[in-house]
Amino acid sequence: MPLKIALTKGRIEKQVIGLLECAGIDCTMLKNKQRKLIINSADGEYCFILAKGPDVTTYLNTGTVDIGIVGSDILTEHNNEQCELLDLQSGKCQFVLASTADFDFNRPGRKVIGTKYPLITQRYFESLGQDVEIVKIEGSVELAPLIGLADAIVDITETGTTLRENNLVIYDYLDQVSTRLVANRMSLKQHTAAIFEFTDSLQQAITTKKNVQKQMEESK
Ligand SMILES: Nc1ncnc2c1ncn2[C@@H]1O[C@H](COP(=O)(O)OP(=O)(O)OP(=O)(O)O)[C@@H](O)[C@H]1O
Ligand SMILES: O=P(O)(O)OC[C@H]1O[C@H](OP(=O)(O)OP(=O)(O)O)[C@H](O)[C@@H]1O
Repeated sequence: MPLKIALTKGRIEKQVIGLLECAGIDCTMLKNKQRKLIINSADGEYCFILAKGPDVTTYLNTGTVDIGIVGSDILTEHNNEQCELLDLQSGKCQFVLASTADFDFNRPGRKVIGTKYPLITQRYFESLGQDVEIVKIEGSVELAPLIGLADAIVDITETGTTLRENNLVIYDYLDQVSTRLVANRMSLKQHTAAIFEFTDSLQQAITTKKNVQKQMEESK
């Protein structure tokens, strides 16, 4: 039986394929998947299931898959109950509080915050002792303060381009985010050797990539 791996499709999938190849896993079928959502590796050892991040946590919690590859933003927002094995050191970005340059955070009154991450936002403002109204948004979160839906946003940023191009500024930095490898607790007991073999090969690939990057920087 192959190990069932739920892989977050989109940005994470693209970055992780490079790492899987570096770990010696043939990803030809994954790269040529077109609209297929379930893909077996050429050696038959792994079955990749392409899903949205929040659904990866659902598959993990229900034991539908053995392993999940998903952003730490999603794991935190969905209260991960499973076993985090490895930080894949990719998909790096950071949560920020942002708004228009003229916004006065000290003004009295209850603020409205737009976000894809209501739980993380609630915890952040609770830690500041502030009561805010949170509006859940599904994407293009940067629109919220621009069109009058919210006073500010809590969202992730990587390069800062989206904020900059929409004239938004950062008021605070929250948690850092990266892609994580997570195992279902029961699967970890049943398939310990296979899961640790997979984890070790990815750890080695991360180290190799880091060394290559370091050598390239030194030779500049
Ligand atoms: N700008 C970014 N830079 C780096 N990593 C990011 C960035 N945005 C998101 N991520 C990471 O990638 C994960 C998946 O994001 P991605 O944008 O591919 O999917 P999504 O948020 O479901 O958006 P879409 O609906 O456009 O597919 C996020 O959960 C986060 O961990
Ligand atoms: O700092 P940057 O490099 O510009 O990246 C930040 C953007 O990336 C994410 O959006 P995504 O591309 O996932 O699109 P979305 O708005 O549909 O969520 C995030 O929500 C920001 O909008």
